[in-house]
Amino acid sequence: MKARHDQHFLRDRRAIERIVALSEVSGRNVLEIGPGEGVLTAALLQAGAKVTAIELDPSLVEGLEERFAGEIRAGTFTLIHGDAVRVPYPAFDIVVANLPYSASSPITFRLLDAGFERAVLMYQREFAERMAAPVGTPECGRLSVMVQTYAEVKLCFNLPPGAFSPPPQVASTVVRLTPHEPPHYIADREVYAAVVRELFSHRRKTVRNGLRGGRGALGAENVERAIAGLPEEILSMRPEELSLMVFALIANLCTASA
Ligand SMILES: C[S@@+](CC[C@H](N)C(=O)[O-])C[C@H]1O[C@@H](n2cnc3c(N)ncnc32)[C@H](O)[C@@H]1O
Repeated sequence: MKARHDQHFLRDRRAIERIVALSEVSGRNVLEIGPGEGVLTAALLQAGAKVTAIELDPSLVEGLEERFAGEIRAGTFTLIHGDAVRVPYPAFDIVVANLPYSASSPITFRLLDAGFERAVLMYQREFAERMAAPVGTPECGRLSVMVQTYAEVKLCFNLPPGAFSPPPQVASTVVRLTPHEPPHYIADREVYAAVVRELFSHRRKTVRNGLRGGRGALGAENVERAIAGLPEEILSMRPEELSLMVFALIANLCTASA
């Protein structure tokens, strides 16, 4: 049975230590998403982080307020009761989370928008592998392209279901994301995101047909200008065959004043 709110609590002490070591949090502002019973929170505070956490479940919020009453008073821990897909994020340097797997995708996109110095995040293993799939291969998708445009993705280590209580039905992977500047000039990041989204929402279609299918979101005039500016070789490719450079080229052609 699927756990309510993806509640699988990490029980593997060694994994908690490894996550904290990878995060390098001493003296930094850390955002934690889904603190649950606070096992990772306690380790982050112990390592000298100032933590703000967002938790959805009111009964867990109550437990956290009791467990960390001293840290809340001291100002080293702030708890936000809310949905990490919707609430505004506080200012933070580093994000660390054992994520609710059903919300991994929207939370990852929001974190990329918010910007961070480093992210150490636990995902369902298949999701992490998709994120790291080389762009230009059949395994890549919108997630791989968007994450790899803005960050270096490192798969750090895997954990079996038995590392959690109750155990999830899937294996997990801890990923470290280190932001970098996009490798190719992007005139407008919103247009870039829209082009990647539109092309992958029709992933069996060629670039020509995918762009035409995305006229509503991208603007018919922008689409026709891009199609006129692209060589046939690119127009007849599918999104999974494109490089980051070609995604940037298409997006820049779709950008009205680029
Ligand atoms: C996989 S558990 C991790 C709990 C804890 N960090 C740990 O490692 O033991 C995911 C946590 O995220 C919380 N959660 C689920 N959906 C959420 C959302 N949309 N926003 C914030 N927290 C959420 C759950 O209540 C749960 O505490």
